[in-house]
Amino acid sequence: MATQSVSVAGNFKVPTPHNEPSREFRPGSPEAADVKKKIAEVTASVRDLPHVINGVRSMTGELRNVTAPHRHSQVLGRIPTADEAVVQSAIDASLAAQHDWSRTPWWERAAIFLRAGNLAAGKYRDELVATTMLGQSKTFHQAEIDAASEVADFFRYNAHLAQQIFADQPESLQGEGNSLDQRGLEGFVLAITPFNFTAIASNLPTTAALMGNTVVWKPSEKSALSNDVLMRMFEEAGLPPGVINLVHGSGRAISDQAMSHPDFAGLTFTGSTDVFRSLWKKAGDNIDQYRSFPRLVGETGGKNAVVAHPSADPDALRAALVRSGFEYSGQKCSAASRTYIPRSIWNQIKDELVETVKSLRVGDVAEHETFLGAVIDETSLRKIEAALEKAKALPSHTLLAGGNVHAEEGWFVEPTIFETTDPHAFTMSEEFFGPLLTVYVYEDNEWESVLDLVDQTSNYALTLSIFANDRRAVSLALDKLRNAAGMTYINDKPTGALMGQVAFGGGRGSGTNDKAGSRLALQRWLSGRFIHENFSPSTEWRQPYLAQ
Ligand SMILES: NC(=O)c1ccc[n+]([C@@H]2O[C@H](COP(=O)([O-])OP(=O)(O)OC[C@H]3O[C@@H](n4cnc5c(N)ncnc54)[C@H](O)[C@@H]3O)[C@@H](O)[C@H]2O)c1
Ligand SMILES: N[C@@H](CCC=O)C(=O)O
Repeated sequence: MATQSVSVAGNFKVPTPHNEPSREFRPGSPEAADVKKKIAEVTASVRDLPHVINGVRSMTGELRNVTAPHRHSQVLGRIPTADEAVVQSAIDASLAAQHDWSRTPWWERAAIFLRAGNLAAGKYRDELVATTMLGQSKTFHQAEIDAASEVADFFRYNAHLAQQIFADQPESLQGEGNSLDQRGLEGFVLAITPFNFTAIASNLPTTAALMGNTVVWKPSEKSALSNDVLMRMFEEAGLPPGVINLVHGSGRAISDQAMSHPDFAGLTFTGSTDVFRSLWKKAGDNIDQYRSFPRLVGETGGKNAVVAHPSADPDALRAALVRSGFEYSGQKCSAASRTYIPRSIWNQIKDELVETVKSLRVGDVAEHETFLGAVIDETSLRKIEAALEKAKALPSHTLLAGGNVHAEEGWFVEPTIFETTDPHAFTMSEEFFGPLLTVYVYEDNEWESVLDLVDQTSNYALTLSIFANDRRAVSLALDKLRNAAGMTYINDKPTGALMGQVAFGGGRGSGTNDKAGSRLALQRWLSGRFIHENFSPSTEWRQPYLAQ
């Protein structure tokens, strides 16, 4: 019989969280020197990035190289490819750990993740930043806001939110006791994470675990270097073996096996819309086999619009377009990739916007002048290249900046701007996940109809920016674009969601909108049981009006 965890300590009050400040990384700063030193240390060897199942590391399966996107000849590590036996052992380990973990008091689970938050902000900070720069081609700043600040934020805010959820108890009348037992799901949760944010890779498996679930975690092979650091950090924080089991390999094969298991209890996925659709279908196909109806949570793609009104501040608009369109080479799901600008404003900003974008330095992320690193791999580069060539050939498109790729040393794509006269062109509706921004210029008196265009051109509904100083224009846009985005920014760029301020998630083709970093996201991993106790049970069986 499994032993039950016992908490001898009392419940504690989780500290009020604050966003972890990001370091600036000015040239010559101590933090830049520390991270450069860590980069040198990481690149001095080829790391083994193993499966971690029930706390045991293994390199079982065919090995594949992990390389730096901005220097693809540089091998950083090797990952194994799980076969059926490896996946089965990860499922078995999750199921075996479930009894004790689900009975571990929530504050003890939270204490582990609060400790992980401090490790991310302290001991592991430089290694997380360095491996995210190397493996995912992020600049100092982009790596810091993701792998240090946001990783720490997720742990601290999630623990705080969990406390609120577990404090929520029903009313009890005199003589009765009612309570809500917030259980983890019965079975295991499959977490499939994307390459582009170390923070998302950290958040998905640990959110489910914090709420009492055990997890099979399949990270992206493209972020394996930093994700290996996360796994070591979870363990050092005190996560028991078997609670999160990391398996490398084919997402299709791992999900085929995990999602046909009777104890598959839920999927937490972030990645592209097509992959999530295929996973949803897989769950549907297997529905008769499951013990319970699984929870399916997916945050997916975006085609994020910046729409400006004639009253907008041109300088603020230009800055927002440069940052949200081209930081991290447009590989944030929230990146701006289509913009609608009135002719009067376009005439003011066009030249400077184009010159600024042409001047953005593309290259090695460890050089301070670099604004964009490489895109993640050759598949991504070729997909973007095909889109660039297709757009160049369209009479409706004028190339204003960039337009080329360079694959000799790294997977580099020039930051690119097209101007189009066709608001329905593929460049205004499809996600490319690269540094490609398309501008549609409208006449100043067409604000209302341009809002309809923004709403109807793409099936995604993730982030959106409205630039306007005229309040009635803002109100109209908020109303007409109510379902066009899960996060709407006014006079700000559409990237940069922060825990505690803007929780992240979109609707329509952008996902189930369960808002990572909110109570909603945590609650998806709970299954409630109400318990009612009568302290003085009645001995009368007759209807009240007949009873004496
Ligand atoms: N909405 C959000 O919060 C959010 C956040 C980050 C990224 N994204 C989206 O993620 C995408 C970019 O990330 P990506 O390239 O890692 O996405 P992806 O869909 O290619 O991969 C995501 C994960 O799914 C796995 N995978 C790939 N094919 C699979 C299959 N057939 N079956 C099961 N698993 C499979 C991958 O190995 C990876 O672990 C973009 O579309 C972006 O918009 C969305
Ligand atoms: N947290 C990110 C988006 C995550 C998706 O890639 C942002 O808002 O910039």
